Amino acid sequence: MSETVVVVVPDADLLASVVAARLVTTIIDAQAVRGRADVVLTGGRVAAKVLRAVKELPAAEAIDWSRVDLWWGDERFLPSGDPDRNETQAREALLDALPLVPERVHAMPPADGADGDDAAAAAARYADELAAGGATFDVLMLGVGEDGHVASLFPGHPDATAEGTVTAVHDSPKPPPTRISLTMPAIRSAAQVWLVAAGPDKADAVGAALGGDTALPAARATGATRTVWLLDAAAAAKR
Ligand SMILES: O=C(O)[C@H](O)[C@@H](O)[C@H](O)[C@H](O)COP(=O)(O)O
Repeated sequence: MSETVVVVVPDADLLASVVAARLVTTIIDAQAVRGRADVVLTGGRVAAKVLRAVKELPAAEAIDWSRVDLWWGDERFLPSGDPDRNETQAREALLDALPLVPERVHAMPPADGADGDDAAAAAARYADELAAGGATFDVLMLGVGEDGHVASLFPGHPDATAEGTVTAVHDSPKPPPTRISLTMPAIRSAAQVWLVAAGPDKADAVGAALGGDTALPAARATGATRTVWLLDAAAAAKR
């Protein structure tokens, strides 16, 4: 039976610290239970803030980073190293400072990779990598868009209902227009899904999703065992 928990903290800085602390202990717990941890990262401003907060936490030194697999919930389909790629931002915020095993950092393909600018082929390649990696996601983090999107699954968009595990997204309402995203079934396969949102611009979407408006991908993004909404007071104002 899956449970939903809503955690509200006063402001965005505290939110980042709280999510970072939960992430560190969740990774340590997963390694104790399974010998490894599979973590799904997200993009956006809150995500980068969380990763920077992990860097500041002494408890993060208790993690065996060589037994952590990192995956992404979505990616902006841009050339390798582009500053707007979620991968680039995560590397700058935290990953470059960690003793990770490069093969266990599963970035989604860039637009200048083996499939060139063919986003569908790149999505299929990531689906293969996911299947080969034998991952069961311990925790999957998501930012929440003002329109209620999560990852690159946008409300009312045809790609938001894709099946399988990974999909190419075209004509995204949030730039850039071409993206790669985990599908909703893949998101829902995670043991824990954490939806992280800060600021007044998120209040309507958070309120509607928590109210059960399943037209919003954020309302359907639940974890197999636990769904945790991690909000600052401004984002929680209309729930
Ligand atoms: O690639 C992206 O842009 C995302 O992964 C997207 O789903 C993001 O997480 C939300 O739009 C929230 O972003 P903010 O935290 O910047 O508002």
